[in-house]
Amino acid sequence: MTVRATLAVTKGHGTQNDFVLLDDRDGVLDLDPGLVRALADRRAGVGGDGVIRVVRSADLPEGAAALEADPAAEWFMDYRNADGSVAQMCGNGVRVFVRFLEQLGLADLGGGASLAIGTRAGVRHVTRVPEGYAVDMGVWHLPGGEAARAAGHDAFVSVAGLAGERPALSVDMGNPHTVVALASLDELDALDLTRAPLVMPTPPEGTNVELVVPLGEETTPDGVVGHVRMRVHERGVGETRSCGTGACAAALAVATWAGPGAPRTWRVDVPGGTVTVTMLDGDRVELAGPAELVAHGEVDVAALLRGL
Ligand SMILES: N[C@@H](CCC[C@H](N)C(=O)O)C(=O)O
Repeated sequence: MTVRATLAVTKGHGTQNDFVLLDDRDGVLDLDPGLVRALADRRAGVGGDGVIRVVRSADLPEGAAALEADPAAEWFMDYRNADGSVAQMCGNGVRVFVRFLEQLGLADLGGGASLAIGTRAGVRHVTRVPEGYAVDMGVWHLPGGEAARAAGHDAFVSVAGLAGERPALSVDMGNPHTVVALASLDELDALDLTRAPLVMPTPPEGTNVELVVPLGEETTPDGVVGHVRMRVHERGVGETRSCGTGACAAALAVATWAGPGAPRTWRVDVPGGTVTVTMLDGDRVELAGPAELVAHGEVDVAALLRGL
């Protein structure tokens, strides 16, 4: 592995969930947790909720499963949280990853093409749509099973700024989520997410916590669309301005609470914008939203690491 004197970086975001992107198409970068933390640091580094490395599936041990599932999954999204931890999946990140691949000339989604991307949660298929990209996020499930579906919850959460413990529903999107319904936008605004919510029972690998206010349904020319507003505390990061897997978990939890007849399409408003979640057949779910690349530059690695 190479320790480089300088590192080319790109800064991107999806609904203000922001990332430092690295082109490691030759698989030579030693991306250790210290380097991730330094790059993601908002004062001494570039700053981001996470770091995303473009690497060939063939160059990562985790890539073997992706290639087995879909030999077309040449590129792997190596996703790290800002604290240096590894995460299985990032819904906003995968859109920004594909935008980066297209800019690098490593992929072209023109003409309605679908691109297979390797992730630690499985292969994800991405297409271009007018607002950016749509991602088939794969099969979701409730870790609490039918009992959780029937009760509407399988955990309790307490959050600073919110009175009492609230029932919560765990949703597996390839990464873990815990969704809590609040009664009003005033409750949502009053939350203090500078500290991690307390989740009981404690999830062994941690969890992302979504606080949601269901805002009803709207009839549009395309059918009935559910509407949710959400804030999120991300595992390995803190409060972020968006979370794509979290938006899917939020819509799926609200639809589960609503029961049969709930809308299949949901507009999820987050502090950084809006994404669209669509329930597909076979317990699959699609996420659509924007992806922006806003800056390119070069990092002096020695100076970066001195700042830690
Ligand atoms: N922001 C992401 C999720 C990133 C990973 C998450 N913090 C975890 O540890 O599971 C998204 O858009 O999905």
